[in-house]
Amino acid sequence: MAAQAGPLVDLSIDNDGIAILTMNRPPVNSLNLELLEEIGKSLDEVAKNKTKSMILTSSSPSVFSAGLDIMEMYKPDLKRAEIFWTTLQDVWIKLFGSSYITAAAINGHAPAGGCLLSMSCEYRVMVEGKYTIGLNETALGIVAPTWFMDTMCHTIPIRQAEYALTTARMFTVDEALQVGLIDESASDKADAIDKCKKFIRKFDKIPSLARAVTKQKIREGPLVRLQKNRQQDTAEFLGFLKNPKIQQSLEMYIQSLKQKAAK
Ligand SMILES: CCCC/C=C/CC(=O)SCCNC(=O)CCNC(=O)[C@H](O)C(C)(C)COP(=O)(O)OP(=O)(O)OC[C@H]1O[C@@H](n2cnc3c(N)ncnc32)[C@H](O)[C@@H]1OP(=O)(O)O
Repeated sequence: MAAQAGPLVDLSIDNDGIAILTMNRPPVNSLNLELLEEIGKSLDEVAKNKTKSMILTSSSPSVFSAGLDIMEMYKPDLKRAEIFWTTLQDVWIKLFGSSYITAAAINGHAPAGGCLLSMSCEYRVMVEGKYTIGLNETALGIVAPTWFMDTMCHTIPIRQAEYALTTARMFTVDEALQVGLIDESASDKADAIDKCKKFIRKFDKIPSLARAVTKQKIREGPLVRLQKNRQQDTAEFLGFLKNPKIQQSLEMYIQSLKQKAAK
């Protein structure tokens, strides 16, 4: 993968006071430890500045995020892998449990961890095109953690979530719209951001404390479940990584990605 030039995320505040958090790890915004740390810091920044809302997007022309960086899981240094996983848990807790309004302008593919980040927001607008979104972990021979599943069950009906998770279903934009995995489609990134802003403006007349507490209460179940089981969740992740069959599946998947990229 190409070396990183420039910051891994850009955090700007627009004239309406809305924070725009742009992931910037070419070529595909795969979530490695460093990118996750920067996303986490930006989420802290948004919370600290009491910004009323945030839009999550990507600087790539065709990929929102390719999900977890597979190289963090393939034959890893286990100490780093542990820090990687707890940082991912932190990012999810901060984003899913945030009190400010969140929306995702999904300007490209959003598999696995990319889908998770967008589902952790309150509203999703995806750019039309040959892009797909979903939790495809089973196709890699791995099992999505419970909190990934909880986040999907919080977004689409549980029957649809079970079917999508077990079959590693990647939804087209139209299919995602139909099942409610995204809320709107958009013609391009600017349109997606405009539509996210329109969603955010719906709260102009809603008292912000009542909105925030309602959001946090409705999201409490999945959050408490992870918070109570963080150590066990991390131990399970490290256990997966130590399993030779999982490592073999990851190796085959990496090969298939490399072959596809070389074509
Ligand atoms: C064990 C407990 C559970 C753990 C949970 C895991 C959740 C996850 O997030 S696992 C990651 C799942 N992600 C994927 O399956 C996505 C794989 N990537 C793709 O499908 C495609 O790359 C794309 C649709 C996102 C974009 O396609 P595009 O044609 O634009 O780019 P490519 O030519 O495929 O890729 C360019 C370059 O990037 C490398 N790469 C792609 N995805 C990843 C990734 N997730 N991690 C690391 N590297 C990735 C790809 O190999 C290419 O690299 P080279 O240029 O070096 O060949």
